[in-house]
Amino acid sequence: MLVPSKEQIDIINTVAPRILIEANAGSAKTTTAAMRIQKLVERGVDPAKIVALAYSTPGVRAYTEAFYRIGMADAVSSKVRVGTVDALCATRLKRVETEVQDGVRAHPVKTFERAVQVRPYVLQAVLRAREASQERFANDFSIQGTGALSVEHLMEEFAVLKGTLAVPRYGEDFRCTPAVAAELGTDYTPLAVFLQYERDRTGFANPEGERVTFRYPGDATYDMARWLLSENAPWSWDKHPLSLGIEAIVLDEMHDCGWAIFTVIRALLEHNPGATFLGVGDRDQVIHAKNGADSYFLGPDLSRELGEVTAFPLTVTRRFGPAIARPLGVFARKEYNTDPGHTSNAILRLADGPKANADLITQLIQQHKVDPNTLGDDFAVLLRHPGASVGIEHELLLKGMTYQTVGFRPFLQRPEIAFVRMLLAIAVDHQSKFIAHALLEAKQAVWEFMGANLSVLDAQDATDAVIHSATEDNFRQFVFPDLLGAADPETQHSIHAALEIAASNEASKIKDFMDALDFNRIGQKIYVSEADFEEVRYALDSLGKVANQYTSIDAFLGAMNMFDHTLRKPSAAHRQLRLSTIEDAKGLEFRIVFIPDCNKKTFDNTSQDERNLFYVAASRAKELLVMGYVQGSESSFLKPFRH
Ligand SMILES: Nc1ncnc2c1ncn2[C@@H]1O[C@H](COP(=O)(O)OP(=O)(O)OP(=O)(O)O)[C@@H](O)[C@H]1O
Repeated sequence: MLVPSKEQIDIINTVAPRILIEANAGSAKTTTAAMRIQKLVERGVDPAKIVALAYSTPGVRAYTEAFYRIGMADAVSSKVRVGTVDALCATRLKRVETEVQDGVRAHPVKTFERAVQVRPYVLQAVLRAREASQERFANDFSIQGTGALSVEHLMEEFAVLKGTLAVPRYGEDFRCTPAVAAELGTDYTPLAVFLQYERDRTGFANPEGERVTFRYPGDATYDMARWLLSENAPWSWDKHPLSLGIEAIVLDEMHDCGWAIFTVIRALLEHNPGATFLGVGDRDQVIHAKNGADSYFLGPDLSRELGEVTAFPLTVTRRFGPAIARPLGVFARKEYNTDPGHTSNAILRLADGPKANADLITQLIQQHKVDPNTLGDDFAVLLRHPGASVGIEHELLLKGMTYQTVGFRPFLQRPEIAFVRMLLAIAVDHQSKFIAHALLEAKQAVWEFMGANLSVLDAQDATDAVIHSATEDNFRQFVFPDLLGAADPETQHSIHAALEIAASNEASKIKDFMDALDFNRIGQKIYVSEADFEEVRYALDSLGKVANQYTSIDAFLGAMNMFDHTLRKPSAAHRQLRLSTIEDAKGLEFRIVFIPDCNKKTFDNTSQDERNLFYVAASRAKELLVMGYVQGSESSFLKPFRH
C-alpha cells in the first residue's frame, strides 16, 4: 500500500473545486488522481458519479493500474466511469442519435477506425471542393488530379482544425476564403476540402437537420463540441447529453487537451453543477500536438476559462531514482527531484541489427531475473517505429520466444506482409497452407492492395463477401486472377513481373521480387499518411532481409506458417514480452525498459514531438533503462546519459 506524501495529502483533502497539477513524468499524477477519487468515495460520493477521463487509450489503462496500485476495491473501481473523452462523447451522442423520434429509430452512426476507410470521402470532398471553388477562388485551389497524394496532408489539417475547433469558434463572420484560411493558420485548399468533407460526413445539407454518417477518431468530440457552441444542437436543452448528475470530473493527460476537448469539459462542469474538477498533465509529454493540443490549458489562463483554479505541486518523481532523473532533467531542461533512496540505473548498450537487439533482450531478462510469469508487466521494449519490430520479432521466434505487440500488429498480421506471403505462395505454388486467421488476412490484404475501385464506397462490402467465403485453393485459382485482371495495367505488370521472379524459389531473389512489385506505387493508393507508408516500406524491407536468411522461398513460407501457429496460441499477456509503441506506453511504467535504435535516424531531433516521444519512453522505467544504439550513429538525445 502506498503511503501518500504531504503534497499528495494536500491534493487529496483540498476542498478547492477546481484543481490543476502540472508535474514531471513519474511524479505520481495519475496515482494522486486515483487517491483523490478514493477519498471522494470515502466521503460519500457515489463512484458512478465520478468520471475519470483521459485523452488516449493508454491513458485510460494508466487509471486502471493506479486504482490497483492504491488498493481501490473492485466494487469501487468498476463503477467509476473511466474512458477517453472521445468515447464519452460517442456514447452520449449515440443516446441522442438513436432516440426514437416520431416512432422511428434513427440509424446508428458508423464508426471508422482506419484512415483507409475515410479515404474515399476525402477524395470525394477534393472533387466537390474544387468544383465549388471554380467561381471565386479557382486559382487558390491547389490540388490537381484526384488528390490521392494529398490525402495524408489533408487529414493532418483536418485533425488540427477539429482539435482546435477553429471553424465553430470563428463565429458568424466565417467565410471560406484564402484570407480566413490564413487567419486560421492553414491554406485555402485544405480549408475548402475540410468544409466539404464535413458537409458530406454530417449530412449538413439535409433539410431535416444534420444526419451524421460516420465518425473517425476525434469526430465524436468534435461533433459534441461544435454542437455545444451552436444553436442547432440535435438535443433539447432539458435532455442535455452531458447532464449526468456527475459529482467529480478528473482529466488526465491534460497536456493533450485542445479546444474541442476543453469545450466538452467546460460543458460537463456547467451541466453538472457542483461537480469538482481535477486536471493533471505535463507539457513535455505532448505527443499529439498535431491534433490541436494546446498547453494554454495548463497555464494560468485556465482560471479565466473555468473560474478560479488552484494549482498544486507534485515535486518529487516517485517512479525512478537520480540515475534516470538527472539525465532526463538535463534532456528536458527542467528540474527533476527524486527520492534519493530510490535506486535505478540508465545504461547505453551497443546493439546493431535485429539479432543483436533480440540477444540483448534475452540477456537482460536473464541477468535481471525477470519472472516469466510477470514478464509482460515487468519488461517493455519501446519502439519509435513499429516497422523496426519485424526483424526483432523474427529473431525472438527463432529463439522460441513469443511476445505481444501493443499499438501495432505482430509482423505476420501486417497486411503488406500477408500480401507478400500470398503472392510468394502463389508464385512457388507453396503447398503448406495458411492457417485460418492468416488466410483471411492474406485474402483481404490482396484485395486491398490490388483493389482497383478503392474510391467506390460500396465496393468494399461486396468484395468482402466473396473474399470471406473463398477457400485458399479457390482464392488462388479463381479470385486472385480475377482481381489481377481488374487491377490497373501498371499493377498487373508489376505483379506479373514479381511472380515470375519469385517462381525461381530462390530466397536470394526476394530483393528483386520486392523491387519488381514496386510497392512504392501500389502503396501510394492505399496509405493516407506518409509516416504509415514509411513504416510499411521499412517492414517490407525488413521482411526481405528475413526471407534472405532461408534456403528457399518455400522454406521461408513454411517457417512463417509455423510461426503463425506459435504466435496465435492464446497466452496471458502478463507472461509475454511486451513490444510496444511509445505512444501506447504513455502513462504506464515497467521495471525494465529497453529502447532499441536510439540512433540519429530514429530520433533525429527534428521536432518537439520527437523529443517528447523520447522523454515519454525514457521516463517509463522504474529500475533499469537500457538504450540501444549503433556505434557512430547514436542520437544526440543520448548525450545527457553519457555523463
Ligand atoms: N506515495 C507514494 N509512495 C511511493 N510511491 C508512490 C507514491 N505515489 C505514487 N508512487 C509511485 O510513483 C510512480 C509514478 O506514479 P504515476 O504513474 O501516478 O505518475 P505520473 O505522474 O502519472 O506519471 P506519467 O506522467 O509518467 O504518466 C508509481 O510507481 C507509483 O506507485
